[in-house]
Amino acid sequence: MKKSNTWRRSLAPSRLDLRRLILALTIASALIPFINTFYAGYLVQRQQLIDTTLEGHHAYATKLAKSTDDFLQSALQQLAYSAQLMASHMKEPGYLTQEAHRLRLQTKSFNSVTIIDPTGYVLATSPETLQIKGKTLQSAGVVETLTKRGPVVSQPYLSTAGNYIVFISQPIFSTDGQYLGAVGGSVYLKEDNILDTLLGSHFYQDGTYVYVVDKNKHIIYHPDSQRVGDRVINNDVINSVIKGESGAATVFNSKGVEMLAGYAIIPVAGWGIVAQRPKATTLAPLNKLMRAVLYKTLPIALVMLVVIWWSARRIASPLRQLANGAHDMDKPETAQNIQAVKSWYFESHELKKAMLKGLNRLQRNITKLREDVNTDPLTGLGNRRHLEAAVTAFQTQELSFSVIAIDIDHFKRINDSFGHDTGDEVLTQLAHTMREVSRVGDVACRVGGEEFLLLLPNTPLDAAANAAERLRQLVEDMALADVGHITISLGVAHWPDSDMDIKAVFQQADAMLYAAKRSGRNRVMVSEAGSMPHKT
Ligand SMILES: Nc1nc2c(ncn2[C@@H]2O[C@H](COP(=O)(O)OP(=O)(O)OP(=O)(O)O)[C@@H](O)[C@H]2O)c(=O)[nH]1
Repeated sequence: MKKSNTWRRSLAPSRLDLRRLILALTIASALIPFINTFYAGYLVQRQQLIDTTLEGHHAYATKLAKSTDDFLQSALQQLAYSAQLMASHMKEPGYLTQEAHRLRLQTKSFNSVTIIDPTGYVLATSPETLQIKGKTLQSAGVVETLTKRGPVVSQPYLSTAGNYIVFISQPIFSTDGQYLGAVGGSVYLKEDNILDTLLGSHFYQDGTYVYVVDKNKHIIYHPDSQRVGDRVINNDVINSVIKGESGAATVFNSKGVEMLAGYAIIPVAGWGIVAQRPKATTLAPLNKLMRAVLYKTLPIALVMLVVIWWSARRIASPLRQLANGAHDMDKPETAQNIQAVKSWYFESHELKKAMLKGLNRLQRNITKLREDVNTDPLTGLGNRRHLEAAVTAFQTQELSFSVIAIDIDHFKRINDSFGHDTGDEVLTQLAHTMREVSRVGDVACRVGGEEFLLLLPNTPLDAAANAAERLRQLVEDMALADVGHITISLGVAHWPDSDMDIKAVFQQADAMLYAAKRSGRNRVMVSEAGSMPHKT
C-alpha cells in the first residue's frame, strides 16, 4: 500500500490536474449562479423595499396633507362663525374677550386668539397675558389680513409678542357689509401647537418623520423644533412640493443622509408636507435578512464543497494513477500498479484495460528484441553476444564448462554444388541436431559462417568428448535432401582444466577442431586427453 502511494505521487503536480479542474469547475458552476441569484434577489428586494417605502411615504404625506388641510379649513370656518357673531358686538370688549377665550380653549386649534379693528388695533386677546391689547399691530400676518379682508393663512413670521407664528384669520363684516376688523388665531410654531398634535404623533421609532415647509421653503413644523424657521434650499423634494406637486423621491437631507421621501401639498395654505425616512434604516432589515439567508446557506454550501472535493478526488484518482503509470511505463512494477488501480467508472476502466494490454505488448516486444539481439536469425541459436553473456555468467558463478567447436566439412562445396540456400538449410539442420544433443543449461551458438560452439556447463572433458562424438555420429547419419550426407569436425576443451584463461580454452577448442580437420575431418579431437578420431 505504501509502495503504491509513493508510486501515485511520482508525478510532480506542477500542472493543473484533473482533480483541481473538476473542483474549480464545480465550485465555479455552483458559486456563480448562487452569487448571481443572491445578488439579483438582493437587488430586486431592495428595489421593491425602496419602491414600497416611497409609495407608503407618498400616501402618508398625502394623508397628512389632507388632515392638515381639513384642520385649516375647519379653523377658518370656526373663525368665520365667530366673526359673524362678533359683528354686532364690536364695541363690547367683554364679549370680544370672552369669544376670544372660547375660540382658543374650545377648539384648541390656536395658541392665541386676537381680535383687531380695521387699523390693526387690538380689541381683545386670549390669553390676556399677551399684553398686546390696546396696541396697533403691524406684523406681516396682520397687514396681510387687513389688506386682503378675506380668509388668510399667513406665511410664518415673528409676531409683535416675539413668537414665530402662523396667523389664521377671517374678516369681520357688519350685516350691511362694512369691514369691522378681523379675528385671527395664531399657531406658535416653536411651541407646542396643533401641528404637533396633527403631525407629531405620527413620528415613528423606525426613523420616519414628517416636516412642513411654507411657500418660501421655511420649515413650519419639524420634530426637531430647532429646525423650525430654517430655510431648506437645494432640496428637489421641497422644490417640487412648493410647486404644488406631490410624489416620492430619493433625496439627501441637510445632514447629507439619503432619505426616501414622500411629499404632498396642503392646498389651503400652499404648504408642503414631507414624510421621510433614512434609506439605510429602510434597508437595514433587508441586509439583516440577506445575512440570515447567507448564514443559513453557508453550512449546506460547506457540506457541498466537501462532497465536491471528495467526488473530484474519487473521479480523478484512477486517471491520476493511470497517468503515473503511463509516466513510469519502463518500470517493472508498473503493470502491477496499474492492475491495482480501482477503475470504478467506464472511461477509467477502458483506459486501464488498454494500458495493461499495451504494456503487455510492449514487454513482449522488449523481450523479443532482447532475444533477437542475442540470436542468430538463420538458425535460431545464440550468437556471439549470447555466447559472451553465457561465459560471463559461468565465470561469475564459477561454473566449470566444456567447449565443443564445430565446423562442417567441405561446406564450400555444398554451397558451390547446391547453392547458398541449400547451404543455409544444412546450417539450420546442424543447429537442430545440436539442440537435440544439448541438455538443459547447455549453450548452443553460431559464431561464424559455418562455425558453431556448444558450451556444456558442469561437464568434464570426457563427458563433453562423448557428447561431441554423439553429435558427430548423428550428423554423419543424417540424410539431407539434395545434399545427402555431411560430416563435421569437432574440437573439445575444458575450463579450467585445459587452461585457466578462458580465451585460451576457446583457442584450444579451435586448435583441436583444426587438428581434426588436418587429421582427415569427421572426427572429434580433445585438448587434453588427446584425440578420439572416428571415421565414417
Ligand atoms: N550457405 C551459406 N554459406 C556460408 C555461410 N557463411 C559462410 N558460408 C560459406 O562457408 C564456406 C566455408 O568454407 P571454408 O571454411 O573455406 O571451408 P570448407 O569448404 O568448409 O572446408 P573445410 O572447413 O576445410 O572442411 C564458404 O564457402 C562460405 O561462403 C552462410 O551463412 N550460408
